[in-house]
Amino acid sequence: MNVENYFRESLKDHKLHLTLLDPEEQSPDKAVSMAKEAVAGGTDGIMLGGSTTESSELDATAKALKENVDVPVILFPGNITGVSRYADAIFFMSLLNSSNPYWITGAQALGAPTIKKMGIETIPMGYLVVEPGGTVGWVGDAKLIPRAKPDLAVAYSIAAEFMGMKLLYLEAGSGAGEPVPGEMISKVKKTTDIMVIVGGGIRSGEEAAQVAKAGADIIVTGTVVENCSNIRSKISEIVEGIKSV
Ligand SMILES: CC(C)=CCC/C(C)=C/CC/C(C)=C/CC/C(C)=C/COP(=O)(O)OP(=O)(O)O
Ligand SMILES: O=P(O)(O)OC[C@@H](O)CO
Ligand SMILES: [Mg+2]
Repeated sequence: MNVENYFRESLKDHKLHLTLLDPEEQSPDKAVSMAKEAVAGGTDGIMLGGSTTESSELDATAKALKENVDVPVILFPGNITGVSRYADAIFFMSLLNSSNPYWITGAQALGAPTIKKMGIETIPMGYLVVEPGGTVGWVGDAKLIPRAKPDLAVAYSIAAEFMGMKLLYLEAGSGAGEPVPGEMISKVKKTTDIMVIVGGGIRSGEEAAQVAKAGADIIVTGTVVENCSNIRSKISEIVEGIKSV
């Protein structure tokens, strides 16, 4: 099935959890064993990406995951190097609040011909970086959305919807001290019909539940898996949090 439809169909029943793996952080075999644990814990898909990705590493990891794991593998590109033919889909993302046109339409134009040849599914996504923003905010020249200004996020979200984007990703930055504020998520969700993904700084079932309760449709965790001795139980804690709301 097409990944966007898989999201839509699943959302009729439950909110989704995606596990972010960085292909640079471990071998393809290790990524497969981590992903299998995450699936056993209840994750609904694997996102693959990092702020500095090398294409051959990405290919090897995407291929291994696709052959060995039963949930969709979705690319989360940090640049034009974040593209691989072995994934099920790519978040075709534009960093809407960047001050550098490269991250809004430049990387997209440079990557598009290759992606078209590969024939993988593209999911148009608005990417909004909220304070503190982490590496992504710095690399992406983001004019960070202040945590206390949910209306700015709402304005970008309405614009994303009007531009035809199917998903809006509210990003606090990998490893952020706190997730995106609940008030921001709920205002965005109330004002738009777009599917809302939230990530950055979510480490516990309780935090995941708060983000889900605020209205996030899809909740992403990355760092928590990198630093965890029992991936299955951590992911199942987070998934239970999400499903408890
Ligand atoms: C559509 C195409 C081909 C490219 C889009 C390129 C864009 C818009 C990128 C946005 C800016 C950016 C640098 C995003 C990175 C997103 C990402 C993969 C984050 C994961 O980052 P980590 O590597 O986990 O960060 P740390 O190094 O801080 O852990
Ligand atoms: O690593 P964490 O903090 O879980 O963040 C996930 C994702 O939103 C980063 O792009
Ligand atoms: Mg990382």
